[in-house]
Amino acid sequence: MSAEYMVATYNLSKSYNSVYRVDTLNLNVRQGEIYGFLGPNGAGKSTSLKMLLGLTQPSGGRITLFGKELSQHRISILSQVGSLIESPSYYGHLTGLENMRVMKRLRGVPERNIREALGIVRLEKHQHKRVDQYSLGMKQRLGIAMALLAFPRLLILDEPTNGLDPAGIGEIRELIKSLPGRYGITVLISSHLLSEIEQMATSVGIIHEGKLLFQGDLTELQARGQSSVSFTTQDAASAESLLLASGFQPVNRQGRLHIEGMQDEQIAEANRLLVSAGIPVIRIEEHKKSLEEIFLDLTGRERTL
Ligand SMILES: Nc1ncnc2c1ncn2[C@@H]1O[C@H](COP(=O)(O)OP(=O)(O)OP(=O)(O)O)[C@@H](O)[C@H]1O
Repeated sequence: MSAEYMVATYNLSKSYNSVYRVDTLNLNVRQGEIYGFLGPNGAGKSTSLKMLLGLTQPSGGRITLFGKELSQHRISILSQVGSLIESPSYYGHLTGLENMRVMKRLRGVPERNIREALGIVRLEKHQHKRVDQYSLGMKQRLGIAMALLAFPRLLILDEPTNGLDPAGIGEIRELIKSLPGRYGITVLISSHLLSEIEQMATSVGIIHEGKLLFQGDLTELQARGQSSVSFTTQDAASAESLLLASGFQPVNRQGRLHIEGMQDEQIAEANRLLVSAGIPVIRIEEHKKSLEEIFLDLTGRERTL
């Protein structure tokens, strides 16, 4: 039924003290995607991802991974999932390589996986250094290497670039982008930054106050943003009353009258009305919303997004 999806949730919900922090979520992640799970702080991203990993019990709804019910096939499913949730766990007094060996024994994978995973995150040169001497970015990359160690079918990353500088963010972005093509790994990654997701995701899900507000690709989202048309006239006040009286809904912004979602005929009609009332029209302009504005509209103008 859901075999086409690597991850599918059905009305997935989680409440704490009877407040729903994840509310009837229906996520669909297809094979080979980089799915960006986007939302402001506190939107419910971590809680959702923890449920996918069996770390938190849902209050309602179901989860399938690889088309199988998580509640019934937990062990076999989770052996094919790699994850990095919150900060990576490691032994600071051990080297990067030693940490990888600990993980290798836990995961029961061959030694060569260590070399390969350290190569992907470009940590080979630092593998003999103690992890408590790593920079934040190196620790984060080690966390990703650990998550990759068993070369999972699905990689779940919760805000993996939090706290990194732009160069570190760029590096992680490039390595994540290479995973579906090179290793066939599907990636589900959360972030509160549109700019980050925009540059790597093939699909996005936008969550706000526990609810999924949009799911699809970015071009679809862009198409959703209604453009507005503005009229600049020599008499904004009279133009506004005339347009209002004719059934338009202009918004006066610094003397320019903006009207949303207008068809071509309506633009011509508004123009004709103004001109025939003796109000000279100086300029008619179209304003397309940027992706950023569309996100801000969706999430109630949260500053973090
Ligand atoms: N164990 C818990 N008990 C009570 N409330 C919780 C618990 N875990 C999370 N919450 C609440 O659920 C909401 C969603 O938190 P969550 O960590 O999932 O958000 P998020 O989108 O990952 O945001 P952030 O990026 O800030 O972590 C928040 O209001 C948080 O306070």
